[in-house]
Amino acid sequence: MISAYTVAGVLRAESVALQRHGPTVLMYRAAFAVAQAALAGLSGHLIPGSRALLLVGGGNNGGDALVAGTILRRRGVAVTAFLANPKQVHEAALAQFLKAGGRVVVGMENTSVATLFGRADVIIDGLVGIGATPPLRPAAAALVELANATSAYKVAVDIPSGVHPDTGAAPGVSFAADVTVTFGGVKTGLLAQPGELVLAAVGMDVSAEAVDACSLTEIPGLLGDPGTRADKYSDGVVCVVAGSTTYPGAAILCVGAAVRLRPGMVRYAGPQAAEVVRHWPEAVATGTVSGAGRSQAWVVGPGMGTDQDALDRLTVVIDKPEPVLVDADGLTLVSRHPHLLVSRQLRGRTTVLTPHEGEFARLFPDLDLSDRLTATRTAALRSHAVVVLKGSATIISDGAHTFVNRTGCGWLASAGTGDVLSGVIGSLLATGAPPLTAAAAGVFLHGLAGERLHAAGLAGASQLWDHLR
Ligand SMILES: NC(=O)C1=CN([C@@H]2O[C@H](COP(=O)(O)OP(=O)(O)OC[C@H]3O[C@@H](n4cnc5c(N)ncnc54)[C@H](OP(=O)(O)O)[C@@H]3O)[C@@H](O)[C@H]2O)[C@@H](O)CC1
Ligand SMILES: [K+]
Repeated sequence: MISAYTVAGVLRAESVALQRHGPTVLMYRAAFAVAQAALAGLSGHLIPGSRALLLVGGGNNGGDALVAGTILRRRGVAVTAFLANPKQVHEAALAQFLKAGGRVVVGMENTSVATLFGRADVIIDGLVGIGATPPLRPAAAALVELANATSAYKVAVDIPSGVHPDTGAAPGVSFAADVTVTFGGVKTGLLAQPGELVLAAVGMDVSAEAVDACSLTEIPGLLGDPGTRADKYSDGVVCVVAGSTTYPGAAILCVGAAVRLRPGMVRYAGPQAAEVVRHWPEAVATGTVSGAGRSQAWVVGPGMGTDQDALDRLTVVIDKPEPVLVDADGLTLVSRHPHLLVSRQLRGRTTVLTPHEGEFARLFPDLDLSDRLTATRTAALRSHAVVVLKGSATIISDGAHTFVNRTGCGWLASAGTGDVLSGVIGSLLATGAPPLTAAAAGVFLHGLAGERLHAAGLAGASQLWDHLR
């Protein structure tokens, strides 16, 4: 997890830094980091003789691009700046750029525009930064579309133009950055973007402005040290209520994740008790929820089906005073019987919901998923639950604090990985950890396990177990 900041927070820190260092120094530092990223993207090309294209807007973001172009020019790169708004351009940066031998192009009617974009080895997007709100105006949008159609290495200055810096929403076209070089602090809207992210400090102190932070250092504490464990109950017992005749695998995956992550004690309650014990002899399994002993956390839903029997089991679990994680079929049932969640809310009980986008849309049909950060935050506020919106960048929120996870890889979007995630978070919840921490750390670990598995050339949810600890 990384700390992220809203534009308002960055601007507060920026005004302090501007007083101390002055605007030219900040812009030069920002531009230097952009030029470095562009040069890294050009590796494999002969630097002198390679071509860079700058998309330059009328604000400081365009100024950054021009200064970065000046630095590249001095390294021997052929640099052309496309001025999106020639009447409004950072004058000092443009003067330097021209002095260094940079070339300027104005206007789309120019016949060589297609050639210009087609030949560029690297394109630097300085159309708009944190001073603008998407959607992009038509002239800027057209330039972004041209850029996106090329195979050039794409570097975004501060934020990909067209992406909302706070929310990550992109209501129109947005620059498809290979790397975004962002200044001072990572903007919250960047966390959910694809592509690499580089943070350039530029000399401002954003520490007082952090809205979200979680790090790997919190995780060993959650996992506990078996050497100091008093007995099998002492770091909490999780009970998994999952699986059905149709989906026995969900029970095995979910229990397996918990057994492998924190093996103190894992219970199972449901129709797959015999199967679960066959796979995990260390699990304590029973056929009914009422037959399960005391647990410090519950996971309910994966593969349990949506029939009356599943609803009955869910209803019993929902009534438990301990933290409950609801996933998959459990979420579908909750969307059909919303009172179940309300009764937990009213009693102030801890709930974690882990929907993918389809389940989220069923639970919160009026929330707009094109802005996933805001949707997750709002859902958490409304449901008084920790909401984990799964996706390529999973978002975790309790309404007050929001995390975005960046570990993981594409194939984690495969069958069964969600069941593993539920088992991971459930077993962390059983430690008594704050539910937001348990959820954020669980998502982080699950993603990391996916990365390790992928690096080992393997795939498949059941293989994730071996890479969890
Ligand atoms: N934070 C830091 O430490 C540092 C910040 N720095 C940099 O400053 C940047 C912020 O610069 P900024 O405030 O000048 O605004 P910026 O993002 O360039 O946008 C304004 C321009 O966009 C235009 N425009 C507006 N809406 C639009 C739309 N929908 N579609 C199209 N165009 C639109 C608007 O036009 P206007 O509305 O004026 O007609 C104006 O021309 C920041 O992101 C970072 O790169 C670094 O230099 C130093 C360290
Ligand atoms: K930009």
